Amino acid sequence: MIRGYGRQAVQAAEGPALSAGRPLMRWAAGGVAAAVRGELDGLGVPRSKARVLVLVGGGNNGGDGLFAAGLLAERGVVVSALLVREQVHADGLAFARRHGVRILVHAPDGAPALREEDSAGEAHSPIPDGVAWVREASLAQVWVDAMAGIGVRGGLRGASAAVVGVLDRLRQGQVRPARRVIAVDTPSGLSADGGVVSGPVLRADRTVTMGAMKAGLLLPPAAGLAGRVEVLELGLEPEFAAQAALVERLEAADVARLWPVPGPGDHKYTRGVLGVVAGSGTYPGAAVLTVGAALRTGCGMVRYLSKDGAVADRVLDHYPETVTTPGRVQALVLGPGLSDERDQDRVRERLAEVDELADAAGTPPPALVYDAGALSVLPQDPQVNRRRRAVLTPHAGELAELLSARGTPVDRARVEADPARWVRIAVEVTGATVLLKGAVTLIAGPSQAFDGGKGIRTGEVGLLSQADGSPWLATAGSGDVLAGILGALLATSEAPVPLLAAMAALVHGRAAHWANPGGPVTPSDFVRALPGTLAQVLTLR
Ligand SMILES: NC(=O)C1=CN([C@@H]2O[C@H](COP(=O)(O)OP(=O)(O)OC[C@H]3O[C@@H](n4cnc5c(N)ncnc54)[C@H](OP(=O)(O)O)[C@@H]3O)[C@@H](O)[C@H]2O)[C@H](O)CC1
Ligand SMILES: [K+]
Repeated sequence: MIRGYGRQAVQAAEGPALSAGRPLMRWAAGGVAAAVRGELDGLGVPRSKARVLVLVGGGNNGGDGLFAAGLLAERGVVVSALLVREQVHADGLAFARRHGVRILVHAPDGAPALREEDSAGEAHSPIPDGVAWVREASLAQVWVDAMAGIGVRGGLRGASAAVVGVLDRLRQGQVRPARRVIAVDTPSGLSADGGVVSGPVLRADRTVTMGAMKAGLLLPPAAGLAGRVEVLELGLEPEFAAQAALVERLEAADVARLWPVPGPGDHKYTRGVLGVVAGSGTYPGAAVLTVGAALRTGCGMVRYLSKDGAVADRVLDHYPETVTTPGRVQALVLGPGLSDERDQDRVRERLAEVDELADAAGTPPPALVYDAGALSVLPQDPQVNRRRRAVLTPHAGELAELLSARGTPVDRARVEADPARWVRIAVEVTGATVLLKGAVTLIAGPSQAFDGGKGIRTGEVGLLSQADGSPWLATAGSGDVLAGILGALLATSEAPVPLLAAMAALVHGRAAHWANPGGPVTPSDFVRALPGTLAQVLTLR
């Protein structure tokens, strides 16, 4: 389980250690220097030819960068430090100078013109705009972004923003076999508290974040600018454990421990029965994908309940184990491949039938997955949806449509600019758990502390972020598969719905990856890959 923390929690966790004199900054700098050396090695750059540019801000983030610069210079790397503030971390600057780091001082008027310091630290007259530092940037194989970390306020502005603009142009313009950008703690300009991007950001290939994961690095769209994120342990785990996280991310080992694995006493009914109302004359394949995904995720039985004989035949051709007679279900998937008014009436009819059966048997109404065409038949009353375990699986456009239809006007672009905000609003408006599909899938739900045993404490936050897929997953039918996986889990497990939704998202992404690592994949491929993927995940129990 990865927990993402905001600025306040980080400062609260770091405070006592800093007061106790623990050299956190030195440790942080050591981690950054090691990451830079790793990138140089990865690029095959010999020490003798290695050049690094460190962008240094006026706070402790810049301090991390300056100490890292000194550590690299000590090991023979040619390091320049571009100070984007007149005042920088004094000890860090002294350390960097002492180890031969070349200091480039930013002109006070904020333009990217610079003054070059001589060895005595005396600043020369301003050198022509864009010469020394841009030349150094063009020669360096690694740029280290230490302009701002969790102390940033709002979007990057002033000299830092100007430097990002120049580097972006340099990056685009210059054909260079390889250059890597390493962000210190966070890419400068990103907030630790959220995923909104409100100014220029130097996209990183790798982020070394200190002490614990920052929430902003788990939340889109910011998460897309951080590259590969690694947490540099600073020995603060107990301090962070006492802090409230803003977002959580399940890992495969968590899914393994939470997965409803059948026991010797189980039979098809105790393993959970899932009903599927999906597929139509227009999109019969959606039914096949959803049923197939549910069967291969491993529930006790799948009832295909759409009374469309032709589609039912197609499903049975692929999955003869599908049951097509009505009967009680513990969960129901509504909507994949349904698109028009007639379909929506059929959803309402099927839903009424399964509720009646549950009522007659005195059992709770089935949990519900509302996908695609069924989103518009979600009951208006949030209390109704809150009472039954309901989860919606929209993409950003469907979420915008759903909220606008319920009196909260918003468009797709605004949802995509701050998805964490809008997925939470959707939970308030609908009363259901909401899984918002995207490159990073967000799940928000009624926060409900859950102890899954085996050390899994989750749910208090009410927001989960899963990034297990790849762009290859963005293909027609992918959502049908996810709905099937999620439905099977809801039919089989009593764990909180947000957790099951995050588990489904993780398995969905991993199955797509394992179906064809790094290459194109069809939803049918990843349906086939589900059993193997699950078996592989379950080895982590
Ligand atoms: N405390 C420690 O020993 C450790 C801290 N870690 C590192 O420190 C940072 C947090 O450092 P902090 O000094 O609180 O703030 P930052 O350095 O992150 O940011 C302040 C600088 O950023 C500039 N700033 C702020 N907002 C903007 C903006 N919108 N645009 C441009 N620049 C901005 C600010 O400039 P001002 O002019 O506003 O003063 C400062 O220059 C943390 O992230 C870690 O990297 C260690 O990792 C652990 C030990
Ligand atoms: K930074």
